Amino acid sequence: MDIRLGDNQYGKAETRLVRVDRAEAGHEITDLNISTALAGDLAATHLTGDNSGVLPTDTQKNTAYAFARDGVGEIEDFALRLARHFVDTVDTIHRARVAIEQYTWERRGHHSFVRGTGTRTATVTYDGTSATVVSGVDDLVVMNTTGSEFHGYHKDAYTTLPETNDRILATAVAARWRHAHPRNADWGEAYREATKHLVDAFADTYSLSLQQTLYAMGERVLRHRAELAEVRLSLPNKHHFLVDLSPFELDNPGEVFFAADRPYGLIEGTVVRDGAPDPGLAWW
Ligand SMILES: O=c1[nH]c(=O)c2[nH]c(=O)[nH]c2[nH]1
Repeated sequence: MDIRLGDNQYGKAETRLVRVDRAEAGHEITDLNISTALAGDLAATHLTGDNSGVLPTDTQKNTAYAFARDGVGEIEDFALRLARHFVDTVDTIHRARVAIEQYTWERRGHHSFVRGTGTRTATVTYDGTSATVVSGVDDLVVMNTTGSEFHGYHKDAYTTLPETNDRILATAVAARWRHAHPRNADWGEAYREATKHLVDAFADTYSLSLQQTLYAMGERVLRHRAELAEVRLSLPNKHHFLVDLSPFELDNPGEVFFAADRPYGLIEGTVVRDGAPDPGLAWW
């Protein structure tokens, strides 16, 4: 046969789970979007429709809800708990990846909340022997209204972009940081500190390119957080174009902008600590 089944995985994507902790002093919300992906001895279902080795995706969803009855805790721990359960209790499942997004809520009063900025993320991969943990943040929207230039770039027949010594620099940070030794980590502190360092580095860096800012952000996190091996960043350049107000006989000294939503530059890169442990399945 010259045709065969290649890599495959299956799971329940985007299970939405909200848990309310009803402490007397004040309620707390845990608001999650959970995706599970399992891999293993799954040739039979693909080749003959024999489903005896398939843990239904519906069961995977139910497991998340049932486990949440005892509390969720940090999303990294909840993902580890689910991943270990699937691999350690189902013979045919040899690898599990659990990816969780957590929408942040800030309490205002006893039982009222307002959505926070940034979505916290965790992705755990477990193969029955070891686990990798990658944490992160999405949609952390930041802007510098000055302190950003872009010039000196390569030009050819199609280049029209004017060079600038003063522009708005804005992005929605998507960052992932890999924990070097994912055991007994203080995931919550790592999240708070990593996001703080990302924002501080964005604010503090006098930018000659978003690429330069990207590196400064990743470097700042690694410099302050010895437990992290690697930071991956994906930064959309949220362009702000100065509006030409001259048809209305008005000047525009850097005050009125058109905020374009597309197309956008997408600047992506990895900042790694020398000698960091092998990533294994972390980015699988
Ligand atoms: O910071 C930037 N990097 C680029 O690569 C780029 N390209 C572009 O058109 N504007 C910008 N800005």
